[in-house]
Amino acid sequence: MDGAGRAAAGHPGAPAGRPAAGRHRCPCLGALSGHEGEVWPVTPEGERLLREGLASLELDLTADMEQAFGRLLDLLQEGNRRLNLTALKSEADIVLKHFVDSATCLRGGYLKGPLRVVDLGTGAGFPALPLAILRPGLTLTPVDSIRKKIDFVRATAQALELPNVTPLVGRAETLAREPAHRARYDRVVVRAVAALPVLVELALPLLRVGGLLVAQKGPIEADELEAGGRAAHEVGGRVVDVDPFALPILGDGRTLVTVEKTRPTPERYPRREGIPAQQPLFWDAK
Ligand SMILES: C[S@@+](CC[C@H](N)C(=O)[O-])C[C@H]1O[C@@H](n2cnc3c(N)ncnc32)[C@H](O)[C@@H]1O
Repeated sequence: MDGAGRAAAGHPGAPAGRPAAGRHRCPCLGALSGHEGEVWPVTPEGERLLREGLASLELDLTADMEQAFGRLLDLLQEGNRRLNLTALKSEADIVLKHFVDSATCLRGGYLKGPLRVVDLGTGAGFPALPLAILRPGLTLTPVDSIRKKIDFVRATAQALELPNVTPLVGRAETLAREPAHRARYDRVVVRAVAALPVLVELALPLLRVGGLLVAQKGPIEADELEAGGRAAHEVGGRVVDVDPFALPILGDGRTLVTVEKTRPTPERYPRREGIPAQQPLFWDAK
């Protein structure tokens, strides 16, 4: 959408004639973020990729969402310069491989409704921050063991005025032993953290019975899936969906693996910090 189109869509501070590319001032965003004179960082090409990528997931991009993604892009690029948060630096990479890729965990409809969701190993906030923008009804707890990443996610959620995001520093193995977190969540989402047998040991203890782990993976080999299924059974669950698909626009292979928690996790799981990844259940770590 160009500037005029955005104004027609109800974006109150939109400039009528938008530059073909590059940064420009957005009074609306300045008011929203509390940063008067802040810039709107998405180029028309970035906006097109975001809109088309989300559309292929049957998601509409509202003016508010577009602003929030623009601000997120800006904060991520700025945070990257200071903190080296993510390997992806260009606008197109961030839009497609962070924003749209994060949105793919909405496939299958497992994240509908007012659910309590942990994002395990969120890093710089993925998929949690895009989910918080796209699904304001979710209550999101992004978790990571690295404090500087969680500090960034917290500051970013505040700048974007996302009240549904409560980041937490910690290791999943330890949080899952605390009464405030064990068996307390409806969903765990996870992207790019570990092999499936590791993920189920870390995630299922956090879920209530009936809750779901939604794991974003690349193409998954049969042996990892088989070990993941056995590990899921061991910690109180079963694989209920394996959904291979292509990342919108780029076509990279992805798989969304969904695991249901069917009974309480035995007390001995998760094992102590580091052990699930060092000695994965039913799986030779490679
Ligand atoms: C490769 S990054 C992926 C970050 C993000 N999910 C993404 O897709 O961009 C993996 C993250 O998981 C975190 N992590 C790994 N094991 C963890 C654990 N047991 N508990 C909490 N965080 C963990 C790491 O600190 C790291 O930030």
